[in-house]
Amino acid sequence: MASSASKPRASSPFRFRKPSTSMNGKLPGYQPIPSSYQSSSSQSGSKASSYVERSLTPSRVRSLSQGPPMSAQKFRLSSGSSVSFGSPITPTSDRFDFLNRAKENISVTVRFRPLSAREIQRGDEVAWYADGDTTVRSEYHTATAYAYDRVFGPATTTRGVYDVAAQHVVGGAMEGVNGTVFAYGVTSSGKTHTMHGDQKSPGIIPLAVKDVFNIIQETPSREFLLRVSYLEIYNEVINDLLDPAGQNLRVREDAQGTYVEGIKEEVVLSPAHALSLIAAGEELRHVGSNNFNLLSSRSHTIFTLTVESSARDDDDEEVTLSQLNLIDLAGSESSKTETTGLRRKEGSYINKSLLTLGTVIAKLSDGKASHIPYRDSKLTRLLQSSLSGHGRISLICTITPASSNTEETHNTLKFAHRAKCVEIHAAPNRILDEKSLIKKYQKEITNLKQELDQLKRGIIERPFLVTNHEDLLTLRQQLEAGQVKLQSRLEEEEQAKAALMGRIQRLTKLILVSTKNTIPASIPERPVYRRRHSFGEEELAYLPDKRRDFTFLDDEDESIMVGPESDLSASGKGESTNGEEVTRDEKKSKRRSMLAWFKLRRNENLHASPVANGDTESSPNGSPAPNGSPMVHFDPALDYKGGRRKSHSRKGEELSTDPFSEPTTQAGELFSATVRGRRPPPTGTTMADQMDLLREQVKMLAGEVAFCTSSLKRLSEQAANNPDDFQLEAQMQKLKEEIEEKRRQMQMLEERIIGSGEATPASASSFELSQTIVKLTSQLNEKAFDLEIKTADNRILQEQLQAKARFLHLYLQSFRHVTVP
Ligand SMILES: Nc1ncnc2c1ncn2[C@@H]1O[C@H](COP(=O)(O)OP(=O)(O)OP(=O)(O)O)[C@@H](O)[C@H]1O
Repeated sequence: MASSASKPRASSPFRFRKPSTSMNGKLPGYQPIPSSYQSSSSQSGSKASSYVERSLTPSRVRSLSQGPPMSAQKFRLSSGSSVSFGSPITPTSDRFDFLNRAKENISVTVRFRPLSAREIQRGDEVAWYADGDTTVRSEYHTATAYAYDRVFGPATTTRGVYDVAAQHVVGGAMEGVNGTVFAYGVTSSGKTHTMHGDQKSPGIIPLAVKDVFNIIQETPSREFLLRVSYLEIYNEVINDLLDPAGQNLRVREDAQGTYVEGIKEEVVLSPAHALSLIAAGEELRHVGSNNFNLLSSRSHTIFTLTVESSARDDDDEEVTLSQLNLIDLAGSESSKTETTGLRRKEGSYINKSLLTLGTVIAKLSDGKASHIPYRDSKLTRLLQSSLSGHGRISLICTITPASSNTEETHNTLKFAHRAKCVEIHAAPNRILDEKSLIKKYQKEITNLKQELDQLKRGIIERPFLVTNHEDLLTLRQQLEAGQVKLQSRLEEEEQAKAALMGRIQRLTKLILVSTKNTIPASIPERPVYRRRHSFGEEELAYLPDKRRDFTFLDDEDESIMVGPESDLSASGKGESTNGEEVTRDEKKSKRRSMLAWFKLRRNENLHASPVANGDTESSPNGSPAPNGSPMVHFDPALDYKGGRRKSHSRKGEELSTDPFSEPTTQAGELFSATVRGRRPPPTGTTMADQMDLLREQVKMLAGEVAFCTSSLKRLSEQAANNPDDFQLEAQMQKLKEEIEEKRRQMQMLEERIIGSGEATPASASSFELSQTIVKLTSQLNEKAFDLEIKTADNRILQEQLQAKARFLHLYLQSFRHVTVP
């Protein structure tokens, strides 16, 4: 914990020229976000354009005595002709054409957070405020103002921010355009709140993940393959957050740009699956407390979603591949942060990399610099391809209005203003077949299907030819000598067939397709205003009580909540010896809020929800998903006819017939099956996935139990000092019940795992043993899958041999009665 002693003021991480140029009565840097990017819920197109006009009326645009200098050619006012975004997407326009010619500037938005209780207590006043939708103005120097694509006041929800600042980037990524969304701001300004959020207000990352699956569902003409990676840059070292063994990874470069060597990528099948990976990664992220933020991020994190897609009805169409980077930067720290030791070291790394980011942005916005120092930090090196203009970028600057942060906020505003001038060219990437994982899988599936057909028909391409009696004699001897062997080979052949089927199913289900089974002749337009993402009221109501709130602010209802630890840092209590422990628990709780979607549903909900028929060619699979989750169907029963993929979409049809049916995923089915006592179907390969997902739930529940237990411990300590505090008593009771319930759920899931055939000694009922088994089995499954892939080619050869043997057997049988002279 930082000491409260005052320290000499460190120089700001950002150095900008003193603003001096008058902008002739215009606000600098204004550029409207096209109306097509505004969500129906937050902005109607007409409202957006009137807001553009409104923002330009002379009475609203006040002369600036101070404004950052900017080159004339880069300066864009909001006149219609200077808007460089593409034309609005309409249901009849060609989206890919739109993307081809798009040329944009970085989208820059500013988000205010409310004054915190601590700031209010300290006597802070509002130093900066949102003056309308696009302007940030200084309270003390009203002539000092900056204009951005959008300014979000403290009452704006993260959902509102997402709709304006991130949705178009996510939509672009689904169409092959690289995208990057990052939150930037000083420590405690609300970056993590914006990017990750909590269960009451999900952040940009969970909303984006949800939206991605919505888009898949709404794009029946294409099929998708999604992979995720998650890394942190801590003290200029890159660590893999999906793989604890992946430490100090190196950045490499190839023709496509920079990449992290050896980073783990996971194919994801559902929003819950992706969010569980983030949640697991968050457990590994470095966090700590400083005197501004109990839960300060000590590292930059980059969550990357790689999206591959190809047309379902056109095998020859190129595959598009794009990356969506969702970045939660660590906050810049000033001398006020008053850190010592480790925190100071971390802070200096954070400031240095943010300084490099600032320099890179400044040089890019200048447009004339011959050298851009991307290599000066890991962050800019990894973002090189995005920052150099190959993709869409949205920068969300988070700021506090507090007067004690006036200078830091001003620096953030100037940084944001410069970023506004960087031009980008958002064009979709198209990749060659050989580089595409989706094509590789598709081809492999087709080949395997053909092999399977051959096996089924007992036909081989090059039959033996018997030309003379000697051959016949040899063959007959072989038959007699190998009767037994052949018999066992035939049995093996059956097993090979089953394995082949399993592999086909496994590969097929990695490819995500919409459950909408009609594939129109032409690529349909996604409606401009997509269905609004919702995590479902029931689902949120179902979540456990909000964590003990040490946060005083709530952006959904603007209520001010002061929790028991809210004054921790202000009062100095935060420097207690267990400060770090408290911090970690709270941070975990905060991060874990994303696991909301993994929560077990109430039994009654489960029984009320329709369960799709699992009697398809393979078993249902997946992880529990919330109400309102997009129902992307990883249809294992996809069939190939003449090399084409046809979806039976049986589940989709069933669900569509019931207007009240709760959207479900295979995950939902699995969980339904679990609580109803139905065993997962006995297909080895899909079973492994089901087990993985069950294990994930157990792990998360275990984490939650641990968290609740530590909260309970702290409450008990408090209760010991305040024996008359009935509220504490009630909270403790509630926690106990919660722990009890979670244990019950864990036990139920463990029983299912064990009951599903994963060997475990009957006596091994203890939690620790189950956990170990779960972990080992998970590793075993991963290895088995790797091995399966590696040996696939060998298996195909082996199967060909077996087919030949079978043919030989049949062929010789037809000569049984021929007498050899
Ligand atoms: N828009 C907002 N509405 C309500 N509360 C907010 C908002 N933004 C941030 N907060 C609260 O302010 C506190 C600090 O936010 P957060 O941890 O997101 O800051 P940060 O910028 O990520 O800090 P750091 O760089 O130190 O990690 C948290 O308690 C958070 O819940």
